[in-house]
Amino acid sequence: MPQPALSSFAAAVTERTLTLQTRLCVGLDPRADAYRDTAHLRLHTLDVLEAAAPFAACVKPQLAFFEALGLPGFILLEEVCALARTLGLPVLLDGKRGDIGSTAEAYARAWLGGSHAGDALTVNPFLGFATLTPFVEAARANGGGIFVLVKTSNPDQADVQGSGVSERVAVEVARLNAEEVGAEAEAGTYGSVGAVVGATHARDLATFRALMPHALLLLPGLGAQGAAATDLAPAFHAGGTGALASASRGVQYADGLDVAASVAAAKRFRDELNGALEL
Ligand SMILES: O=C(O)c1cc(=O)[nH]c(=O)n1[C@@H]1O[C@H](COP(=O)(O)O)[C@@H](O)[C@H]1O
Repeated sequence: MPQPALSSFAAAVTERTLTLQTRLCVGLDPRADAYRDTAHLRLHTLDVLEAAAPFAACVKPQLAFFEALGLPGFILLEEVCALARTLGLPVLLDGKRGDIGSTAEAYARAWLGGSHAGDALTVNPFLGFATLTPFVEAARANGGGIFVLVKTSNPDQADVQGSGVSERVAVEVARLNAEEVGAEAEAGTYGSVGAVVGATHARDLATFRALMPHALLLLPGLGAQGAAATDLAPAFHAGGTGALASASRGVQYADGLDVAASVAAAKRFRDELNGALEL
């Protein structure tokens, strides 16, 4: 099968970014202890998704929160994906999957090509670059995307992501994208392989942007983890494409379970990001 020159996940996100002028990824981390029961959690999660969608370039359900609910969680995840598609929102599943090759193949089938498939998936390169191959192949074959953990938002990341490790992962991400888009591609052309770089590492954003010219960058940590939209401009290309700043708790639980507050928070993050880019 011929490889798409431009990942359709990246193309869909970029098109939505430009059409709606939003660089915000809305995270859904529905915590069971915030609700009376699973029915309440389900309604609120779907309400937040629908209400915040006009301000979002994509939605990022974190699989752990759905898995923790058991079978009803998997059913809700299907509903979230279906509603997102109805709303025109690309779905980025945050699973941070990674394993030896044969198991990575099963993860890739499950989340990038099987019945629960999202449009894109976060993946963990800790087991070695070759173990990313099944994810890359599934993303390319299905017009999806993967986001490789390059430098995570949490302070403890330095234990294993220090000493140039993140930079080595970034170089591999760039290599995979060059293989796909070609060495001559203009900046602003994005391949299937994105990268996770914490929004909390504002001083490193320019470096990672330059190392991975054809990667969409996912920047988690906006809001609850202390990252500010005003610091994120170096992650974007001219015209304001190439990155998605992500907020989960800061949108879903902006003020308890008040959905209007979630909408206001999403709008504020969108506006702050655009303001930082002087758009
Ligand atoms: O891949 C992610 O989304 C992610 C990467 C990272 O480096 N840090 C990080 O917090 N996340 C996820 O982002 C969500 C937390 O976002 P906040 O609630 O906005 O802090 C959780 O689902 C995390 O798993």
